Amino acid sequence: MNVIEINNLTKTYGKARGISNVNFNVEEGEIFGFIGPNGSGKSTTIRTILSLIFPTSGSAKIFGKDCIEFAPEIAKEIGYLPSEVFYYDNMKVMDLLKYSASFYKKDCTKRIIELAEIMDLDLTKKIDDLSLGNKKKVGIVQGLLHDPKLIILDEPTSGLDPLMQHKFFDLLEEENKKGATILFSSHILSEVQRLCDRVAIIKDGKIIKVEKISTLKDNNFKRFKIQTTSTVNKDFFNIDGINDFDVKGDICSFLFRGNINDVMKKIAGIDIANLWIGEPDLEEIFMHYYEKED
Ligand SMILES: Nc1ncnc2c1ncn2[C@@H]1O[C@H](COP(=O)(O)OP(=O)(O)OP(=O)(O)O)[C@@H](O)[C@H]1O
Repeated sequence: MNVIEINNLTKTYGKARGISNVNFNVEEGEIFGFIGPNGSGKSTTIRTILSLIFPTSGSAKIFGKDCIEFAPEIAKEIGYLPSEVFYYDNMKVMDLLKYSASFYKKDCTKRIIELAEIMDLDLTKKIDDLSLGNKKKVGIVQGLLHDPKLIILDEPTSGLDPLMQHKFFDLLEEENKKGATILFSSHILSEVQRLCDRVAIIKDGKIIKVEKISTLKDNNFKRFKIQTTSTVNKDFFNIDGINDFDVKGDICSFLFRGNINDVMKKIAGIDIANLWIGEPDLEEIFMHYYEKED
């Protein structure tokens, strides 16, 4: 079953581009990554499916229901962490969270305390006195306190230190194991790579790829770094599939996708001092291939 279904969703801001004909589905139980550079349209897509803004055309369904018509009903089952969080600064953390919990018809106090403990958040502090990272933690607890069926996170890790990011990812994996579906938007591929099953890549307001993370990684991409005893130029490696060719001193490096034997035969024809062949991370794959396949 699809928890999120997005059909030709378009949003323009006056004449400015927002998103154009966005289509993708998120299946029940998935951790789905939504990746793209700044300004590509992630927040616009998320805000539109949450009915915080209205689409110019197209539609979206959440839990099989139209996201505008059933917005209040749907909202009860969603935990949303916006990319920027704003609060009434004068409130204490616990008071704010209890206020948020009052929108749901269940007692969330126990869960608030549990989540605050996991995220190392002091519930007695005033919001005003919190650092940016601690304000983000308030947003995380706020988004998860009612055990939502669908968790939508818009750039959730900005402001969190690496240890907290780790705890937060563990927490998300736990929620997912309990049955929650997660839509995770980010411009950082490595965190999507760590957490997600599938990913939609958005660029300039358009979806350019929806793919399993495992397929993206298994696509036979290799990063070559070769130390040579004499200078090698790009023309020497005149093979299809070479990208991002670079020579610095006696080291040449490139990304390659294709039959690895083609490169090895070329390398056999030169005198080398050292050779490294590694797996590029998704960031590199995305930068040098998918952006160009647009
Ligand atoms: N309220 C608005 N008025 C006019 N243009 C807007 C508005 N909000 C977003 N845009 C434009 O829509 C496009 C998509 O922006 P959006 O914020 O959705 O991108 P994003 O992928 O979430 O980026 P970021 O990671 O920087 O938040 C951008 O060109 C942006 O300038």
